[in-house]
Amino acid sequence: MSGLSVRYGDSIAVSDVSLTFPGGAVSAVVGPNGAGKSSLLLAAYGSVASTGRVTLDGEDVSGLGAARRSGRGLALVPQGRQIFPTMTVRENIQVMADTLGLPGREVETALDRFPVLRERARALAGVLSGGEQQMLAVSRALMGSPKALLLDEMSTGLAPLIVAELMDTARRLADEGTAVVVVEPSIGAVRDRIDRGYVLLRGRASEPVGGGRALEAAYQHAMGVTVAEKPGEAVRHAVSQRNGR
Ligand SMILES: Nc1ncnc2c1ncn2[C@@H]1O[C@H](COP(=O)(O)OP(=O)(O)OP(=O)(O)O)[C@@H](O)[C@H]1O
Repeated sequence: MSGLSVRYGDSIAVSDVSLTFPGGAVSAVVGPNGAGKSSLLLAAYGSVASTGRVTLDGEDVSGLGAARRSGRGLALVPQGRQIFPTMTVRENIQVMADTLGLPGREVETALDRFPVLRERARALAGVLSGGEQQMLAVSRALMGSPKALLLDEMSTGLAPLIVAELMDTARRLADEGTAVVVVEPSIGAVRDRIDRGYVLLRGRASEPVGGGRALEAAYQHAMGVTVAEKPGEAVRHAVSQRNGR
């Protein structure tokens, strides 16, 4: 995306942001609540209005709506997952297959992506655990083999083992050439599993940073906690800031 901006009335949520998410890599965008992360992803996906340019695998998709971007190979798992709670796991997947015009075998492939989905194929999606719902949302987003997968706050509220399983899937997809983008308010859960990323603060993005640890340091620096190598000092600094000293 280049020169991407999102406005809501008079307020600017994303300001002239240019980011690249290469195929074959797991990239991250980290930033605190309200930094503009969801707005950025929704703009990339075409479901909120934006200015600037979005290019997917060399094709300018800026003029296309979300459905057509999805047809070109862009997939988004939105914050909150947006599964259909009163439909079964299989029906949630079937709906996506119907929307994309995919054959029935793709439904079976999606159910097999995570063992728990096959086991719970006839359960209502609304009774699944948070982790199972996230797996359903990811599996559904992967139908049609997207070129780029955007995951908005995937790890929120999930146990570390579940996040690890989801990140294993992200890694496998990247190894197959997909551009995977994880967007998180806190880097801890994904730090050791990402290749590169950006810090987003008040709608503005950093330069690209290579590796999870370097991104964590850049994020801490940007947030005013300066000494990533000296956790004791960083904690004292953070506590004194919180106490207003
Ligand atoms: N539909 C909307 N109308 C007006 N303002 C909005 C809308 N959506 C988001 N905003 C504002 O835009 C800014 C960025 O919000 P956004 O949700 O993109 O941030 P975020 O980094 O994803 O935050 P969080 O981690 O809390 O989800 C915030 O100030 C928010 O209040």
